[in-house]
Amino acid sequence: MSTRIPFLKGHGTENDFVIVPDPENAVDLPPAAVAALCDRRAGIGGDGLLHVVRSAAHPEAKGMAAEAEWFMDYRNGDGSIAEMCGNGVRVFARYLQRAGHVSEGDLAVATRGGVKTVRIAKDGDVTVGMGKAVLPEGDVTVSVGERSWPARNVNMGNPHAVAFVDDLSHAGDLLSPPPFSPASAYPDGVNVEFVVDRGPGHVALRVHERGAGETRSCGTGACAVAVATARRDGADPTATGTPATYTVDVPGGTLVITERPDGEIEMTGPAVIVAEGEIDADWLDTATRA
Ligand SMILES: N[C@H](CCC[C@H](N)C(=O)O)C(=O)O
Repeated sequence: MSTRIPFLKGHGTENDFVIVPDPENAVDLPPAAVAALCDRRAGIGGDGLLHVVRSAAHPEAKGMAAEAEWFMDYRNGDGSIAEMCGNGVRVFARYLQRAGHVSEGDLAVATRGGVKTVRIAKDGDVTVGMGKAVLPEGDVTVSVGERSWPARNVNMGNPHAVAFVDDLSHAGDLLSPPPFSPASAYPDGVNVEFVVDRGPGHVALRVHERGAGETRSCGTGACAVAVATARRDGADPTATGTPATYTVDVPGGTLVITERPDGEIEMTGPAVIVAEGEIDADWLDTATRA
């Protein structure tokens, strides 16, 4: 009988992930294997994959092992690697709680974007300390069809271009990455968010994610949108000394983002484990070589 590899399926505001628990980093997951697992027809299906590894067992996380026992080895659904995934960290924490590795309360998670603090609340929501945004200088333009918009360049460990639009339908079908200029702005690609206002401290977005396409939610994207909106509204907490909180409606639900005067950003939202099962290792080997 073929070797079986355990997996779970989970989501945060319908940004969904294949979760592969692998404490000793023994499962080989090259990009083709990740893409096969995330394939929504021939595989399990997911916007991305959360490889759950002890930090001490992964060369990219060894240096964080003293601070965070677990490393979120995040991969996009196309197999590419991204520095950070905000919805993913919440689902990762929910898995650790379900597996009995952590209980309610605070924990630290190692990521390629550094160690993130996570708080699992009794009411089920999960809050992540997302760190500080970096806002590189330089004008960026995003286009869809005949329309173009100036976009705010925000880095949350991963790159984002935030465009404020009159109607979310103006983002079009988002079946391909929206063109941006200058091309040099994002040499490794970018996540593009389109934003409309819903009221004071309340916005809604659609997103085309690098390495995944249009998703129902993007945690780092919601943070980038909150940061860009605060600057647009003259409510930059690092200038006003007053925290700025935005409710961000995403197609898959709602996230609440607070940026503090010191620039630290917290994101709160749900995290759900949907199912668990086993991957057939022979299938994965064949799919990886296809
Ligand atoms: N596609 C993103 C990574 C996942 C981000 C998103 N799923 C989130 O919740 O932050 C990138 O390549 O930077």
